[in-house]
Amino acid sequence: METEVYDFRYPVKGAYVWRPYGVKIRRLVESYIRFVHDETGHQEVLFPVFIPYEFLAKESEHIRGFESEVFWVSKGGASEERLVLRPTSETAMMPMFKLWIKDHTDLPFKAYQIVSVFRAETKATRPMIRLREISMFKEAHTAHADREDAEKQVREAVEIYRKIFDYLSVPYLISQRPEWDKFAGAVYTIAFDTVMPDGKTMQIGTVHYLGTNFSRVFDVKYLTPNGDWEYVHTTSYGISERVIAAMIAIHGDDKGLALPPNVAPIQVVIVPIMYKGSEEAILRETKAIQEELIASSVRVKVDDRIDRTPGWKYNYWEMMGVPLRIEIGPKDIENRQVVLARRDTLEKYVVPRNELIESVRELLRRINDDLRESSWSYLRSMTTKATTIEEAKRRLDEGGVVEVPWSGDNDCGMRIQQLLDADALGKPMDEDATREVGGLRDLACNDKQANYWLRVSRRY
Ligand SMILES: Nc1ncnc2c1ncn2[C@@H]1O[C@H](COS(=O)(=O)NC(=O)[C@@H](N)CS)[C@@H](O)[C@H]1O
Repeated sequence: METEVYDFRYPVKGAYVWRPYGVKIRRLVESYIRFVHDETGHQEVLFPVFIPYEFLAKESEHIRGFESEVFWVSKGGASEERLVLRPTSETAMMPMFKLWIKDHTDLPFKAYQIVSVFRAETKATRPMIRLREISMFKEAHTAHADREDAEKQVREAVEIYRKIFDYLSVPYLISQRPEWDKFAGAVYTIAFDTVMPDGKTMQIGTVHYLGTNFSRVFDVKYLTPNGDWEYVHTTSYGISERVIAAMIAIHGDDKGLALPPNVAPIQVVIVPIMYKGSEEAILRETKAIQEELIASSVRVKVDDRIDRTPGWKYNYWEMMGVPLRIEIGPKDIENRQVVLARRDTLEKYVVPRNELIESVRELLRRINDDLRESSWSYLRSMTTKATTIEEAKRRLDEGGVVEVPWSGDNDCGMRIQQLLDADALGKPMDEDATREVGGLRDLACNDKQANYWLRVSRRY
C-alpha cells in the first residue's frame, strides 16, 4: 500500500506493520474511541495477554467457539504452564471482576481496553480485515445488576458504535445475528455491517448480551440491597482496525486515499507555487497561512520541496488522502485570495484571503458530511428486498444485502443460506424487521408464514 499506512511484507501470516502515517490515523481513531467510552462512564484497563487454559475453557460455548482459533504459549523458559494468547478477554476479566465486585453499589462496572488479541483464523487472512494479530482491538466488558440494566448497556453500546462510525463517515446496517451465528457464549449478538466497494459485507463491530453465562461459571456475584447474592449480568462489545479498513476502502478512489478530516493526520496541505522573483513573497504568505491554520487547530503541512513540481505534489497529497489543498501563487497574493482544492470532489474554490480560516473550517466539516452522505446513499442502494429465490440470487450476484421473508425458524434460516449460497446477517435492528412482511411465505420453508425480513449477503 504505497500510501505509507501499512506494510504487508512482514513475514508472519495475518500480522502486518503499521507505518508512521498509518499510526497517526490510528491514534486519531483511538482518541475518539476513548473519548466516547470515557464520556459514558467506561474505565480503561490493561489486562495481561496470557489466559490460563482452564479459564478459557470454563464457559462451554465460548471454548467451543474459540478452541480451534487460539494461539498457545506452549513453552515459557522451563515452565510448562498451559497458557493461551487472549482471543478476546471475557475469561481474563471475569476472575478479576469477581475480586472487584462486592455489592450493588459496585454496579454497573464498565471497563475497556485497546490491545492486541490473537486468533488463528481458519479462513484466509487479509490485511487489516482478517488478522491473526488484531492489534487495535477495542473490547469493552461490563457487569450489571440484572438483565434490564445489561440490555440498557447494550443499547448504549450500539449508540457508541453509531457515533464512532458516523465520526469516520462509515455507513452501517445494524442486525441481530441469527442464533447460529452469535458470539460464542452470548445470549444474543447485535452486529454492525457495512458494504465494501466490491459488494461484499464486512462485520465492523459487535455488541453481545452475555446474560449470566460467564458470571455463573466464574462465580461473579453481588449482594443485592435486600441481602441476597445474585450473579451479575454481563455484556461485551468490540471493534478493531477493520473500522479503518472500511473507512479507507469506502472513501478511497483510483487516486488513492480520501480521508475524512476528523481522522486525517494532515487536514490541509499548502503547496506554494514558486515563480521567479516572487519566491520571497510566496514563502512569507505560505508561512503566515500555516500559522493561522495551526492557531485554529487545523492539522496543516507545507510542502515546499524544491525538487518536486506542484503537479507532482498535487498527485502525491491526493494519494495520501489529504482532504484540502491550498495553492499559493503570485497572482493569489496580488488579488488577496487563496485557492482551495477538495480531495473528495476535486472541486476548486477561490476564497478572499481574509475569509480563509472560516472557509477551511466550513469545507472540512462539509467534506466529513459529504463523505458520510455519499457512502450512506451507496449503502442504501446496495440494500434491497426480494421475495423469490431467483430475485434474491440475482441481487446477491450484484452485491450488497438482500432482505428476504423469514419465518424466524432457525432451520429455515439455515436453509435460506444454503439456497442462496450466502450468509445470514440477521434481523434488521435499524428498521422494523416485520414491516410489510405479513402475508409473505418463508423463502425456504414456504409452508410457513414469514414474520421477519432476514438480511443475507456475501461477506468477508
Ligand atoms: N480476525 C479479525 N481481524 C480483524 N478484525 C476482527 C477479526 N475478528 C473479529 N474482528 C473484529 O472484532 C470485532 C469483535 O470481535 S467479536 O469476536 O465479534 N466479539 C468479541 O470478541 C467480543 N468479546 C466483544 S469484544 C468484530 O465485530 C470484528 O469487527
